[in-house]
Amino acid sequence: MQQNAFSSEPIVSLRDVQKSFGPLKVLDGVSFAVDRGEVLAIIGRSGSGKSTALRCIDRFEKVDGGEIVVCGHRVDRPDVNLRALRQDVGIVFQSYNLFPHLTIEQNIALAPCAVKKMATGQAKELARKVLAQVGLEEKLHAYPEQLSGGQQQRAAIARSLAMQPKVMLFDEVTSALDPELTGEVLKVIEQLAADGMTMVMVTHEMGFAKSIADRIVFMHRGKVHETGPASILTSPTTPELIQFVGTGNLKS
Ligand SMILES: Nc1ncnc2c1ncn2[C@@H]1O[C@H](COP(=O)(O)OP(=O)(O)OP(=O)(O)O)[C@@H](O)[C@H]1O
Repeated sequence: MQQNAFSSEPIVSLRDVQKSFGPLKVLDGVSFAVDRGEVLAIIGRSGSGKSTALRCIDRFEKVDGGEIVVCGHRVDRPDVNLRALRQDVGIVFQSYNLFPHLTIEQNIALAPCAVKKMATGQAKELARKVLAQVGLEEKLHAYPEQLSGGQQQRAAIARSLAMQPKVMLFDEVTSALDPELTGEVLKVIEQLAADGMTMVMVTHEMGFAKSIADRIVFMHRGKVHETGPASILTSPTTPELIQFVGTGNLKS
């Protein structure tokens, strides 16, 4: 298990976070926390602010108000050390964003060499290790276009893991995949959870959220509307969550 100076503090904490895009209030007092080794799933209707909340954690979006602390970094402050923050936080998006002209090994070794100044040999060794973790060791020298969508997404996860993050963020990572490729990516995330990785995921895969998440945050119109253990998906209490899980979102 990884150590840091804030081991008794949550790894991620949002307090009363506010965010607007022009006149549109997208986050209206969002608060939640994620402890070390915890898996938190953010669910909710399209447009409820899930991705924005996730993007604020890694400061892809600046907040208008409230407090965000991630691995000890005050993300809401203008003087946050972005380089240090991004070393602690791995983020994987729906689109894989692998460089098409680089092999999978080169894609993975790039950031450890450029950001962490790791020696090439060591970075290659690391690439092999993280690819083995996602079951793709044999694709080391392949180019992204030679991989299926599911394999590319697993390579993108491996690339994040190579930076040895303290927390991983997943933003609807299976949404662009055909159903038959979704399972292989979810399996990798499941294994990471079993290995104790702290994770925050925005997902539409309700069955998966139910099986893997320690806690669920249900967002509705920019607010955390209901939160609790995964069991809230089987016994929701608010009409909004009842309606949400009752509209075919809950697969199992
Ligand atoms: N950069 C932006 N500029 C303007 N509006 C934005 C921007 N990003 C998001 N929004 C708007 O903010 C609202 C919340 O978007 P967000 O992507 O956080 O929702 P979401 O719950 O993740 O939705 P989905 O499940 O469809 O991805 C939406 O109305 C969206 O159009």
